[in-house]
Amino acid sequence: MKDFKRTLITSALPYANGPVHIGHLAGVYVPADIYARYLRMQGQDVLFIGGSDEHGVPITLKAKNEGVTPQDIVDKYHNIIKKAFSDFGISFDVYSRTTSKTHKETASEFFKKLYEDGKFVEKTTEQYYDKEANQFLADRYIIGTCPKCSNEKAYGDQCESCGSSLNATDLINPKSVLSGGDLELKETTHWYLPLDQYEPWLKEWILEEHKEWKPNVYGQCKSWLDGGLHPRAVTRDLDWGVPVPVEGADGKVLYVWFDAPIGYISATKECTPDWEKYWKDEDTKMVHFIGKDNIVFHCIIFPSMLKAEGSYILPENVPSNEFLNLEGDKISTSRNWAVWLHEYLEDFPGKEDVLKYVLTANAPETKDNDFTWKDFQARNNNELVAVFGNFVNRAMVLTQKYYNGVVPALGERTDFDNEVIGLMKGFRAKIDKSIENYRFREALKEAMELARLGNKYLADSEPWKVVKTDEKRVETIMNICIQITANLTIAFEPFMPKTTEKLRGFLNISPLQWNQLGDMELISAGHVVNKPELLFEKIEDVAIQKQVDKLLETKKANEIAQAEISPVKENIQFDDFTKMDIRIGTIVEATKVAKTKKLLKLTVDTGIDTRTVVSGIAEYYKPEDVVGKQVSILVNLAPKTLKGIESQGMILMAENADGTLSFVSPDATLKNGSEIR
Ligand SMILES: Nc1ncnc2c1ncn2[C@@H]1O[C@H](COP(=O)(O)OP(=O)(O)OP(=O)(O)O)[C@@H](O)[C@H]1O
Ligand SMILES: [Zn+2]
Repeated sequence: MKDFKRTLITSALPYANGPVHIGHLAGVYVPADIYARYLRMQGQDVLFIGGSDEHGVPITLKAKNEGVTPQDIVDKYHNIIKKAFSDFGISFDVYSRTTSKTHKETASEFFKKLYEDGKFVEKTTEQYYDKEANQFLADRYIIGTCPKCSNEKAYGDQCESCGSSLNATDLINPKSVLSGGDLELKETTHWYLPLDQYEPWLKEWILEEHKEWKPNVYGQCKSWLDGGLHPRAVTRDLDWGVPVPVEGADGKVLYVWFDAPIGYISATKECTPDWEKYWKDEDTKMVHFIGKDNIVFHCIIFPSMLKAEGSYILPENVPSNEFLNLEGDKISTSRNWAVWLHEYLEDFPGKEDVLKYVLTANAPETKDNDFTWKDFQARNNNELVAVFGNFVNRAMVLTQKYYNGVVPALGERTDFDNEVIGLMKGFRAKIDKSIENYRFREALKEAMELARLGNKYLADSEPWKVVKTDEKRVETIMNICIQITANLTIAFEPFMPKTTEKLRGFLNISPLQWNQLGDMELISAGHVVNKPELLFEKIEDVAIQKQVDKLLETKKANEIAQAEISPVKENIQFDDFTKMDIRIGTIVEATKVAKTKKLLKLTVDTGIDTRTVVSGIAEYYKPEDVVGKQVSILVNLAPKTLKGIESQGMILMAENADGTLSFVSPDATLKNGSEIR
């Protein structure tokens, strides 16, 4: 393996049309952060780049729907996203945005260079135009049926159902998202990156020279390359984006996927005047952290852009993750099916590291994975509290109890001590190997094994028993426990930096270096440690139930929003309607009908009489809640006996899409017997 002098870590630019959720963290930002922290702890030269992606059609559409400007939208979400990352301790060296001045200049210059070097193909083609909205329909401005999988909601640039990349003119039954009106085809000129010309080179570079890339990444690249590449338009007829810096290109901007990855370069420029060292020196190792929907852009399109430009290095690796789902369903911003980071922090303040731990332990590294609240609770209670926290707490408390916090000396060691010390020395190589191969779950599992070993050492050595007979022996046991605890501050630092900071506070030590991991003389005898608090706390069932209930509510709201409205019934005459005698009445008494789930026996004052009605509403209304309520009642319905009770009429109920029932009541109190007509 090549020895690099420095590492440039980029993480996908989150799209600024919504806040960030657990899928973002698990897929991209937590692994990138672990990698950055791990390298920094070794004293390596690292830059970790992030920023918001603020161009593109979804943002203009959202702005239009909300009656604000695109700039308003991106300002709002950029700040929410930036804060969430900072709260979660994602240690970017810079977190920028693609509406920055530096970015506009950088993207513009990049395009110009390719344009002047003749790297683009200029083509005039017919594209869909919305006469009513007076604009061309690019990307998400147009939807239609996917020619490959028949999904009726495919976009002009992509089908989210089958993952195909499309041209708007490929869509069957295309419709404008803006007006729904007629479309016409109109000529327009754009610039294309001729990816087909890069195909032989890409095949060599990826398929031959980067066989070590993760199978999911390599496999996706291979399937794109096997399918054959085509020229791809890198400009659009839109007014939100980086203007195309070519004469006569008024009203045209760079395609968002052309400008977004250049955002990594602009952000680096904002971070250091030495930016070229990170982007143009072969001794720099560039690594892109992304989720699987971004693979083609980072492995095929952006490298082709960099290659065309000529002076940039290419990524050494693109460790893309697959997707994290939530309780069995795809995470979705538009359906509000997500655990939002800012909301998590409201409900679990101070527990950033718990979430990061769970998301890493369960990361979608090789396949899509599911986040469930039960698993979150179990990992917190059974792993963080019962193993890591328990060991640290016992080690710290016993050191206080026996020695007032003064670390005792290491005396004569038993075979068991030597065995444990030997195992401790072995951890670093294993964790190194996992992290260097982007296997962060495995690395975290190893770190946890270290805590398990501590727990086992303490449980098997039983200092609380030995102390009665052999005080010297206990000094050695406790010294070893303190050394293991100090090692935990190193092993967990890349994964749970807030926790390790707290732990260093207990131990009263400064941050240690990665290469000290395995050292069993980190803390000298005589050093005074502090009184500990609890490192983790148990998460109770009620807290989990609250989250599950919140998701159930979202699910219900989505079902209602998506429910189909039943079609209108056949026409009737007014006479048909007047046959029904519907009155306002007041419920004066209500009791549950014995041995039934659904039925209430109601006594209703109809103004005409007081009568009994049996109504199937018991699942939605309690008897005591309906007494006194004015309702609509059909009074001339032929009586019917239900469960031995004669029901004289019917209370009108409206049924919501989720099946819940609601009375049809007047909005002012009326005289009982008033007619509905
Ligand atoms: N559920 C998820 N699991 C793993 N990675 C994800 C998930 N959601 C988003 N990502 C990754 O996070 C990065 C930033 O995502 P981005 O903001 O572009 O969202 P997106 O994928 O377009 O989602 P959305 O449709 O919600 O906007 C991308 O690399 C994306 O692949
Ligand atoms: Zn499709």
